[in-house]
Amino acid sequence: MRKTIVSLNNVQKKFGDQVVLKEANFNVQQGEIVGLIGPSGAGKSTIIKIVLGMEKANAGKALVFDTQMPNRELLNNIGYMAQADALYDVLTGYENLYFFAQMKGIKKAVIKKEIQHVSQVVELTEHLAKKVSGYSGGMKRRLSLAIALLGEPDLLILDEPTVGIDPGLKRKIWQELYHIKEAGRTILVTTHAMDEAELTDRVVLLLDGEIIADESPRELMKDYQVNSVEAVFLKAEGER
Ligand SMILES: Nc1ncnc2c1ncn2[C@@H]1O[C@H](COP(=O)(O)OP(=O)(O)OP(=O)(O)O)[C@@H](O)[C@H]1O
Repeated sequence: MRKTIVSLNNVQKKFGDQVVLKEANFNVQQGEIVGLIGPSGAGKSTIIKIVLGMEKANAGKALVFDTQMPNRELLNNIGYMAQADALYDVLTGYENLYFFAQMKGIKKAVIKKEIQHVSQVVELTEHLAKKVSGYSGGMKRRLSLAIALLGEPDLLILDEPTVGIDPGLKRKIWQELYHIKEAGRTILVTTHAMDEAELTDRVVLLLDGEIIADESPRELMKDYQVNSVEAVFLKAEGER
């Protein structure tokens, strides 16, 4: 049986009086790409932050590798790309990658090779010597993704990784995500791009703080009797 890498059990979250998550339950198994989708404000980032231990649930619990986060040691084995870029503007792209590689405890002997690989995936190799203050928004997203990929973590948590990224490069990034999956590593990704949701193994659809579907894109389309995840999304919203 495959290992459960992420599990959410009856997770509830309120901000003041606002109930953001009513009772969220889902698992991510080893080697899966799971897409967390839902309209803006549905609670996707909140789920991710609870999984990572950056926000505390009001009830229920979230486990990663069977452990409650935050856990410093486990963080080294999780590649997290947040929605807002957290980069050092005064440093170059290369210096940012080097800094985060060191933070993750990647051995000095392999840091250069790792940086080379992740920079190629996001097509930033030629821009590594530039200061990040001179990067465009899309370049910053790509650098953040490259940082998340460093060190071949067993779990990748990517919050809107391809916003502002051109279609050609998007495809290349998805090819890399498939390589990662084939290597038995696991990915939890949030997205607004419905064409991307169709590339995942399983879609967790979040609406008004509730998970209203958790199945493969194909099953989801069959259940809703439509032929795209976008149409599922629109139909589900219309039915509320
Ligand atoms: N720290 C916070 N304090 C108060 N309210 C918050 C906080 N973080 C999130 N919220 C609220 O919780 C709700 C869910 O936010 P969240 O960022 O999880 O949504 P999302 O699905 O990721 O949205 P988007 O797709 O726009 O990123 C929103 O109404 C947001 O305003």
